Amino acid sequence: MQTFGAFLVSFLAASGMAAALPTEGQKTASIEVAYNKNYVAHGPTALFKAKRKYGAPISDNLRAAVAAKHSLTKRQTGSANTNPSDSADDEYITSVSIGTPAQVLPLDFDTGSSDLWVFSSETPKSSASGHVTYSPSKSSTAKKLSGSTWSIEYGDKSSSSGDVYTDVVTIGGFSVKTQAVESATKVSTQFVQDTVISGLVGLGFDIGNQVSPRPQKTWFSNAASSLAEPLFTADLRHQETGSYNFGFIDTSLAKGTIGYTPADGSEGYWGFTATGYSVGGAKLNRNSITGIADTGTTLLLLPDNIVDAYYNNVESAQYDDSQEGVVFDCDEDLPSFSFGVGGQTITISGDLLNLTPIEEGSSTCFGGLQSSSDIGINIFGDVALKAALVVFDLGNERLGWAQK
Ligand SMILES: Cc1noc(C)c1CN(C)Cc1cc2n(n1)CCN(c1cc(N)ncn1)C2
Repeated sequence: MQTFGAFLVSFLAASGMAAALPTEGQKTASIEVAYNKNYVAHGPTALFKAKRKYGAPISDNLRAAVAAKHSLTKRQTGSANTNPSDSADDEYITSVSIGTPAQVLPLDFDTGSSDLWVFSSETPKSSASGHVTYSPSKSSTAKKLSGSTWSIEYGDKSSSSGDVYTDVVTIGGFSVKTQAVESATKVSTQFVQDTVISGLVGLGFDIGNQVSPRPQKTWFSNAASSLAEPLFTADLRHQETGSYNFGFIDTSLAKGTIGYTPADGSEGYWGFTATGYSVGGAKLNRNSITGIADTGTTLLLLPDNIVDAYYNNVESAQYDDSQEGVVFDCDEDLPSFSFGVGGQTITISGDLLNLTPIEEGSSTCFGGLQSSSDIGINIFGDVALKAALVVFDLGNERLGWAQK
């Protein structure tokens, strides 16, 4: 008959947790038990388990509460198509329903920020011209979050700000009943001119939310505890329809195995470290690259030494001051670029690294790989994400990458 200590040690060893085995005659053992801060507790379930363990009576109400949580909600998932906004795959547009009756807006899903904001009936008419807008006054489920405001500035110095409502927000068939919807009373020129999108859905970590005085949760954070699994995937494609899936992984979207690596959400982004890179199919080197997986950034932005190593293989490549980036002859055959992550190699084909002619009809093209030196952070934006199925796994605080 095992003592409880010996059972505990063998159970933890079997479950892969650290445990110090007691030496002969020693009567104690110490263990490190990891705390999963993403675990979402459910009171009635904890009570149900305790009563069941010690044979206490369980009321019908308690049974119903536990059933409601674990039977109806755990199968929930969502799946939404996403489309490139233009011929350069500058950004990706996904339809989102807000309010009752539903008001459908084209939004940009952004794993590099954490605010859901929209052009609205409160956006100056001159700025909102050409945009689909959200009108809280036309939604029976909209409620003003009184006293709350928001203001955000992005890496490209674009910005927006305003006040806050809560309303039902449905993405890919999955509804969050009380989502903070940040209504824009001010938007910068970049957004005014970009009439194909009416705002953003931030899919970064809650710590990055810009609502004051009380920061709000992202749509995904609100959804996570009711999804079958607390994760979402991004399948962005070049000039074709891709998808954002919530609560499940459709492995058929990928050719390769999904490799996982720890995600660092401390800055609000999905931070990770690639283990090396190579140009043109050569063997990966071991020069690690720490950066973020960012669906809201168009380009792959890496350190100068890597950018130079790549473009040294492109005969006509040169830095163009007016374009603020490397350009080359559009008819050049570009080499591929590969990076290692989670034990897998993700290879971005040369085609994906030719973003677009610098202007309509030009024979000079703009590179999808550019320098991150003036940003201070490396960004695996859409150019890199298009080569992979990417799993944003909040529950396990990790990122999964699989070649497409
Ligand atoms: C982008 C973009 N590229 O070509 C066009 C057109 C656009 C859209 N357009 C100019 C307007 C715009 C500006 C931004 N966005 N959309 C999306 C959010 N932004 C981010 C997100 C983030 N994670 N990191 C940095 N900025 C800045």
